[in-house]
Amino acid sequence: MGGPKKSYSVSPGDYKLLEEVGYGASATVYRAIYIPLNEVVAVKCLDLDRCNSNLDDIRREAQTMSLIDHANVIRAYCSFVVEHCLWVIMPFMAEGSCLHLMKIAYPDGFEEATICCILKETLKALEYLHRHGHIHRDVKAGNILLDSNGRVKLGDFGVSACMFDRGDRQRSRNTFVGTPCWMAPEVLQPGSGYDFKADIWSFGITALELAHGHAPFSKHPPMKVLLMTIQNAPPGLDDRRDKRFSKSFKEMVAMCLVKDQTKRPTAEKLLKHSFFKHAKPPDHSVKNLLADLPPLWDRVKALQLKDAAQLALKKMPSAEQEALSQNEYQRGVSAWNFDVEDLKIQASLIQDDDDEFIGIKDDDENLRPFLNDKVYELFILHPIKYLLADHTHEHENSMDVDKSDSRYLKTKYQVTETDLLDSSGHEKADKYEKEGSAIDPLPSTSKRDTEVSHCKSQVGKTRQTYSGPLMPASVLNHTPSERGRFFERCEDDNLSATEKCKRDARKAPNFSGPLMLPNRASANSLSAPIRSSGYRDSLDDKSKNNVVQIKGRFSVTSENVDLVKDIPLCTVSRRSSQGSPLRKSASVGDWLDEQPIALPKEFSNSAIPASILMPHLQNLFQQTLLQQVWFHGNFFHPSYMFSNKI
Ligand SMILES: Nc1ncnc2c1ncn2[C@@H]1O[C@H](COP(=O)(O)OP(=O)(O)OP(=O)(O)O)[C@@H](O)[C@H]1O
Repeated sequence: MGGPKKSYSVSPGDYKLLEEVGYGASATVYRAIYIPLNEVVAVKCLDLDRCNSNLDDIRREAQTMSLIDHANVIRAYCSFVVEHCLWVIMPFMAEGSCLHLMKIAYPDGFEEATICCILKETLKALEYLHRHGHIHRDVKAGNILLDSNGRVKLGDFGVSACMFDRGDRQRSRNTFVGTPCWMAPEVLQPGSGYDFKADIWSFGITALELAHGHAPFSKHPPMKVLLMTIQNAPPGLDDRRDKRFSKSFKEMVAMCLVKDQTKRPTAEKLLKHSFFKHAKPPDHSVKNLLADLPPLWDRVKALQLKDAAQLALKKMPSAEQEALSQNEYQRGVSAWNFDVEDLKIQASLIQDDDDEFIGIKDDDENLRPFLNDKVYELFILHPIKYLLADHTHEHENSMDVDKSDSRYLKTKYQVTETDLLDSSGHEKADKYEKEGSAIDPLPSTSKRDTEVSHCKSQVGKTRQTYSGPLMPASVLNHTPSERGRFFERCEDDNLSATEKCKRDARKAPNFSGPLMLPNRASANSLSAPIRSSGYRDSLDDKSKNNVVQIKGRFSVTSENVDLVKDIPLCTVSRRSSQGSPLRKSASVGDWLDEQPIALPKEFSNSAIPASILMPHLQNLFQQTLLQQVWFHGNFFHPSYMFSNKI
C-alpha cells in the first residue's frame, strides 16, 4: 500500500542475520539487515526438513502471501530456499508479538482502551483476509505483531499452514492448523465443516487473552482444552470477575464466542460494533505500552530463559515431578496420559469456568521450590524488572539480589537447567514442603560454570507449555540420553548468523506451536457447505461441490484426497474404545473410512458424551503425533512413542 514497492533479492548473501527475535513451532525469526538497501527486515526461517512438502507448493503459498496488501497484515517481501530452510523476508516488527509483550510486562493483560485498539486493527486484517477468501486459522496474541510506532499487524499467515503439510497439494489442503486454546468447536468436532467464522471464534479467544494475559484454559493440557472447548459453555468475560471491562466489550466477546458458527458475526459486521466506535489510533494507545522496554531480542532471551526453567522442571523424572505436582496429578490433568479411562475422568472433572483459574499459575508456581525467592520473583514473575535494571553490578548485590542469588544470574541469560534445578529435585521439593520456604540456591561449581557459559538461548527453543504444544510423552518423559541431546544444543558463538539459522533448522522439533489436526475428509463431506459469502463465487463449479475449506485462493476439496497412499503405516496397532482396530496411518482418511465419525443428530454441540468424543479426540491426537513421528523420522521412533502409552 502506498508508493512503489521496493524489490528484495532472493540471494541469502544480501541478508545479514542478527539477533533471534522469535520462535514458533515451525520457524525461528531473526532481525536482519537487507544489505543493498541497508534496511532492517525480519527473516523467518522455516524448517523444510520437518514438512517434506513439495517445494513448489510452498513457494507458491509464500507468493500468495506476498500478494497480500493491507496495512494490518504482514506481507512477505519475498521468499527463497536456503538449504534446509525457507527464508521468508518480511517487514521487521520491532516490538514483537502482543504475547511477548504481555509475558514480559503485562502478565495480567492490557487495559480496555489498548485492547480495543489492538482488536480493531486485527479485525481490519481479518476483514481484508476474509474478503479475499483467506482463512487465517491461527489468530492469537502470539501472531499479532507490533512495530515501534505501535502499528498492529497480523502475522504468520499462510506459510505455516502449508509448512506442516506433506505430499501433494490436495492432501496439504486437508490439514488443519491451529492452536488448541484458540480453536473453534466446529474445527474440533466430528461432523462439522468450518469456514472463516473459525477465525471469529479465535478472535474472541484472543480478546480474552489480551484481557487476562492468557487464553482461557491455557494451562490445561491440550486434550483437556479440546474437551473443554467442545463440552463447556463458551468462555467469556464475567460480570463478577471482569468488573473492570465495559459492557460493550463483554458483549462483543460473547458475540464471537457463540458455538454455532452461523450465529457469529462476520469481521465486517463486528467492526461496526459499538465497542470499536471509540477506538483510539494505535500510535497513541499502543505506543504507550512500549515505553522504556528493552530491545525485543533481550526480551525474547529473557522469555527463553523462563521457558527453559519451566522445561527443566518438566524434564524431571516422573517421581520427582509427582512429588511437586500431586494436585495436578490427582486432578487427572497430567499432560500426556492418553488412556481413555483417564481421559473420561478428566472430562468428568471439567466442571465450570473457574477450573481454568486453578491452573493458571501452575508453571510458575512449580518453579518456586527450586529458586531463591528473589530469583523467582525477578526471573519468573517479573522478568521485565530484571531486564530494565542496571546489571553492571549484578554480582554485587544490585537490585538487592543476594550474592548467592547472583550465582544464578551470572550474566543476563547464562543460566542452565543445572543452575535452576537441584540434582535432586525431589529432595528439594520435600525440603520446601517441610520448611514452607524457598530453598537456598546450590553452590556454583566449575562444571556448572562451564555449562553455563556454553548454553544460552538455545534451551528456550524447546519451550513447552500445556496450552499450545502437542508434546508426545517421549518428549516429556526424557531418558537420560535425550536430556543430554537436549542440552547438547548449545550456542556456538563462532557460528555465523547464517550457519546458526541452518543449524537451527535442523534442531529437534518444537511442539509448542500450533496443533495440526488432520482435517476430517469425510466429516467435511460433499454436503458440507461453505457458509461464507462473497468469495465462494470465485471457485470453479467442480470444487464448489466438494469444498471443505477455502484457504487463500485455493479451495480445499474432498475429492482426490488419497490420504492413504504413500504414507507409511505404523506397525503398532491399537483399539478404539469401542474395540475397533484403528489403523496407524499418518492420514486420517483411512481411519475415517473404517470409523465413520458422523454423530447422531441428537448430539448437539455441547452435549456430546465423553464416550463418543474420546475416541475421536484421541484419534486426532494420535494422528497428529503420527504426523510428528513421520516428520521427524529418526528423532521420534513410533515404537518409543507407543511404549509411552500413546
Ligand atoms: N516480522 C516479524 N518481526 C518481528 N518479530 C516477528 C516477526 N514475525 C514473527 N515474529 C516473532 O516470531 C515469533 C514466531 O513467528 P511465527 O509465529 O511466524 O512462527 P511460527 O513457527 O509460524 O509460529 P507458530 O508457533 O505461531 O506457528 C512470533 O510470535 C513473533 O514474536
